[in-house]
Amino acid sequence: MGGGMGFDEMVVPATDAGWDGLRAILAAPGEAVVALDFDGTLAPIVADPSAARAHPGVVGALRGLAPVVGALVVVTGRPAGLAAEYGGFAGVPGLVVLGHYGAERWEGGVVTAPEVHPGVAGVRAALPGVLERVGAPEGTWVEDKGRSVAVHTRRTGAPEVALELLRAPVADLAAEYGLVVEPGRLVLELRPPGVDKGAALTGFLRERGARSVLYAGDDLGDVAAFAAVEKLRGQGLAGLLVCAGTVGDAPVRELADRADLVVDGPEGVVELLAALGEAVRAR
Ligand SMILES: O=P(O)(O)OC[C@H]1O[C@H](O[C@H]2O[C@H](CO)[C@@H](O)[C@H](O)[C@H]2O)[C@H](O)[C@@H](O)[C@@H]1O
Repeated sequence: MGGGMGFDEMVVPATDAGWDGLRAILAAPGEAVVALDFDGTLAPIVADPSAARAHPGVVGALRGLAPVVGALVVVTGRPAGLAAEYGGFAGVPGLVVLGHYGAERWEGGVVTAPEVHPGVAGVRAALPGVLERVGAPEGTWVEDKGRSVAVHTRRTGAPEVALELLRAPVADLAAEYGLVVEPGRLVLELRPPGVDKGAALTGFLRERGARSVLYAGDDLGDVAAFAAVEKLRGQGLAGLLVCAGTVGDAPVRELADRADLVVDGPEGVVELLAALGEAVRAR
């Protein structure tokens, strides 16, 4: 994408369903929802999760879309308020963040959330001992997310090997405390069951009475949202599924295979969103 191309050359879905989704969004943008993952989709992947920030073009592109589409929503595994802060989303009128895979909602600067699952405290206390017992390599890092706990291996010497070493003991620990494991890009998150990005997205689309959706994601957590859009297509909703593949850190194969459009990471997502805004305004 990019390089001064026109919208019609830039945005070419690989599937009929994707074309249906794109045409529906362009024909009735006021009934469309643009739904976006955060890390890897709007924010480049970095070694330190607390250093992740939205690509500098994100807020401008979203501000261009906000007045012309039905709704903008970010669906993320991050705490909702943190994603809003790292994304600069307070500067985008009407944008909603569904955080913790849909357990939290940020809207107009206010976060709403249920009680923290009691198992999180147990996992938080037990995890250091488990990591020591199984010989987690140097660089293994625990992100305390408040209502979940994530074990990252990106900063170890052999991140994929470390992830495999930790997969079973982390799963056992999660089960012991009534949590589930959410795997992602070099991360295993222990989180409460009962929500996922598919349920979160479906609920939001219903709430807004959407007739079409563009969903963009890059990670395993986004597979549930892709599956939800595929299911809703069978019920009359039009959908365009976008995989934000990245150079040097492979996109999730399953997501790329199911996508109608693959773009080049957050840079490609920004180009897509900016071009979509221009195309809608030009019609
Ligand atoms: O649903 P998302 O918005 O994609 O969030 C998923 C997880 O993203 C973060 O981890 C990932 O990004 C980090 C920063 O680039 C990177 O260092 C890490 O390897 C990735 O897995 C975040 O830290 C997690 O809490 C999110 O659940």
